[in-house]
Amino acid sequence: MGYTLCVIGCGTMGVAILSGVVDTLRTPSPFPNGVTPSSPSGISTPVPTLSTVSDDSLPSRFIACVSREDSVRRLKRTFESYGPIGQGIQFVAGHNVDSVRQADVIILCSKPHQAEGILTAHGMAEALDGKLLISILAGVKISQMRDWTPASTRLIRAMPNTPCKIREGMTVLSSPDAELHTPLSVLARDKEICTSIFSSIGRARFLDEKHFDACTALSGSGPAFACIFLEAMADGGVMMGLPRAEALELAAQTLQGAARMTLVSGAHPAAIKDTVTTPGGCTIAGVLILEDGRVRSTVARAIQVATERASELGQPTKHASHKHH
Ligand SMILES: NC(=O)C1=CN([C@@H]2O[C@H](COP(=O)(O)OP(=O)(O)OC[C@H]3O[C@@H](n4cnc5c(N)ncnc54)[C@H](OP(=O)(O)O)[C@@H]3O)[C@@H](O)[C@H]2O)C=CC1
Ligand SMILES: O=C(O)[C@@H]1CCC=N1
Repeated sequence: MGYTLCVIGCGTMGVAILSGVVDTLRTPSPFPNGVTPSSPSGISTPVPTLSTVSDDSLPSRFIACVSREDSVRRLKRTFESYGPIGQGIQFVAGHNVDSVRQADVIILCSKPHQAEGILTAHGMAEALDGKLLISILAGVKISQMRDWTPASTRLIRAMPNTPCKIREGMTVLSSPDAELHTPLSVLARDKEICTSIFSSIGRARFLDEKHFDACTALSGSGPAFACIFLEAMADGGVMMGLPRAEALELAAQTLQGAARMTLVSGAHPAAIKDTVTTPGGCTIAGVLILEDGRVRSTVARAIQVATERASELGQPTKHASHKHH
């Protein structure tokens, strides 16, 4: 049972996805932190559980491709602690075509500007024939991927984030509107495979591709934005004399708790804020300072600007000056 998954480009995100999926296969609890989600009013899609997907929707064999032998050695060390499944991953450098040939499903996790070269390499079209290719590249559209792949290759675009590594990821998925040559049952199966992979390592939902740049900024880049807030809260605690480690623990658990109140019980953030702000108390004093600092528009504008930047990634003309970043 199962199929072979090939990850092309096993850096930060390739590792996050692979380690999350391998961890799922080792410990198949869909809720590793013991939280069982309900169906909150404000959030329309409940987390799909593993019991809702068939056993063969998750891979049973893994190949991971990188460009340098050094990375192969580093990855082998990283996955050494992941038990027999992690130790069974085939790590290879410089053999993308051979690896894709052996795979059924491919996840492309290279840098956006590397995609065209990888997908149009000699022999790749034949290796990709009839397979499912999932791209997580920021800014690269399905129509571009279509130009670089044979018509028989089924394409799905994904935008995951780094918390996939601890199975707390958020992944947005999009499939092309219509694929004339592909039977509906095959497209449905492809969606099931994607849902299985990404819901096993967090939440996953399908959205129209037109939203992808905004999703890239909000949930793709979001862990970085959230961590700046997290660090700043801890700094405040340190300023007031708390030891650094405890300040970080308090800040992280508080952010997680507040986020989960929205996600798990459907509480609106404004309602949560209102219940905390005792009239005349200390919370409202702090809230007013945040408002004086225009924290809301600053955060929202960060998402706006990151969205605009995401739309430039993987686009040859606009991206040229950043090509080697
Ligand atoms: N970082 C994030 O939080 C997120 C990133 N993304 C997207 O994921 C993609 C990867 O980002 P990230 O993981 O941060 O990048 P990394 O630089 O960490 O990883 C890129 C990987 O690609 C490998 N690679 C480079 N060239 C080739 C090649 N020709 N063939 C095979 N492998 C190759 C590199 O190998 P080597 O190690 O040998 O150099 C490296 O392992 C990007 O497109 C980004 O837009 C999406 C969501 C979130
Ligand atoms: O910063 C980036 O371009 C990538 C995409 C989303 C998160 N990291």
